[in-house]
Amino acid sequence: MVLFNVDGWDLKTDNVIYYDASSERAAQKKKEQKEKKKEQKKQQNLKKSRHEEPTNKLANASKRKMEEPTSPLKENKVKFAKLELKAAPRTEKTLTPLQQKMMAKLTGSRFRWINEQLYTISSEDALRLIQEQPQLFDEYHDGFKSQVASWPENPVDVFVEQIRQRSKKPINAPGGLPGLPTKQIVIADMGCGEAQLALDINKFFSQYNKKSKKYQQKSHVVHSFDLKKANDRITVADIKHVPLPDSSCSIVVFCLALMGTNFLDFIKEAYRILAPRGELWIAEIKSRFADGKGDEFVEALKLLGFFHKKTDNENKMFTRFEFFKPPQDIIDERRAKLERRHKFIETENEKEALEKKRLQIAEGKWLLKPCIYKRR
Ligand SMILES: C[S@@+](CC[C@H](N)C(=O)[O-])C[C@H]1O[C@@H](n2cnc3c(N)ncnc32)[C@H](O)[C@@H]1O
Repeated sequence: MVLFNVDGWDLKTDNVIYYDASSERAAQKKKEQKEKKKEQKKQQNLKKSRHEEPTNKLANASKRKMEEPTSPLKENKVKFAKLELKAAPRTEKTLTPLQQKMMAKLTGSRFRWINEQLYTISSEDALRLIQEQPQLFDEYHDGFKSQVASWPENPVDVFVEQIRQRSKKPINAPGGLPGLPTKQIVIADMGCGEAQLALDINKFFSQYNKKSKKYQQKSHVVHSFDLKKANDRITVADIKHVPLPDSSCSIVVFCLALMGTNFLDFIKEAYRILAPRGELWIAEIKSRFADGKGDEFVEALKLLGFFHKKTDNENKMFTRFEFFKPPQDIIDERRAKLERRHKFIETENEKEALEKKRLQIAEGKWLLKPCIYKRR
């Protein structure tokens, strides 16, 4: 018998669903859970996008920088105005392996970005950048340390070994370390990073003097300069101008520290603070030399008054150079020789040409290329 037969309605099923209170509750609960999950996901996305914001800023800043025209001096000011990157918070929370991987990537790209900035801005801008955002210095050095750890040799260790070997001979003797007329060894470590060189040299001389007879003991001091006072050994200074008197050092070291676009100003400062016969020690990443060998670099330093002692190309990653500041009698002798060969004017012209070229294009763009670390 047809119970309901309404015109226009045709119920073609035998399965009638009756009202069931428990299934109604279950459906309601399911709906609530779904909404809760949706809300949680929304919150997570919000958090994630907040966290990623500096990376995007960073990527955009880098992109903008690449697109910039490369006009000199004025360009640095423009660039500096764009360095808005805020230091990333250092979170020590426990992270999942995926989060750790992402964090390592982010840290790596921040390191490469800061590194690139330091090689492509002037030393004044670099000092300003680190003074305004000191955290960038720590982030840079975390990345730098992990780069150096992957190299066969740390150049700082090579310099310490030089001190160790040459201290076997008397100060100022052939093959011995250069000292001031008082026989004190005074070292300036320019762009010292965390001043590892001073730490190692102090330790070495303290042990050396303990083992040596009184007349063999050596007096030394290490001045360490960088953009941030990361520890008590460091004095904050732009190495274009350090707070030391003229002729007050016997060794000046630049260990991978010729970073600013105006790095020849650092070399001039080394000349000012070195005593006659004082030595200039430099280590630089091989890939920075436009000519692959560093000959052009050596010639430029000779034009600034240094005499070249040696180039050590043995290391795979960096080249090491030794120069010295000639005393006045050698400068006079050299000048007389050049004049005899009618070459004095020629050399003066070369010096002028170097200064002219620097004014047009900063030396950080042609004499030494920026050191760009690859993504690992
Ligand atoms: C590649 S790190 C090398 C650090 C250290 N010499 C070493 O080998 O471990 C270069 C250092 O030079 C510093 N630096 C760059 N430009 C500088 C400037 N104008 N004045 C002072 N330090 C500078 C950087 O802050 C950085 O610590």
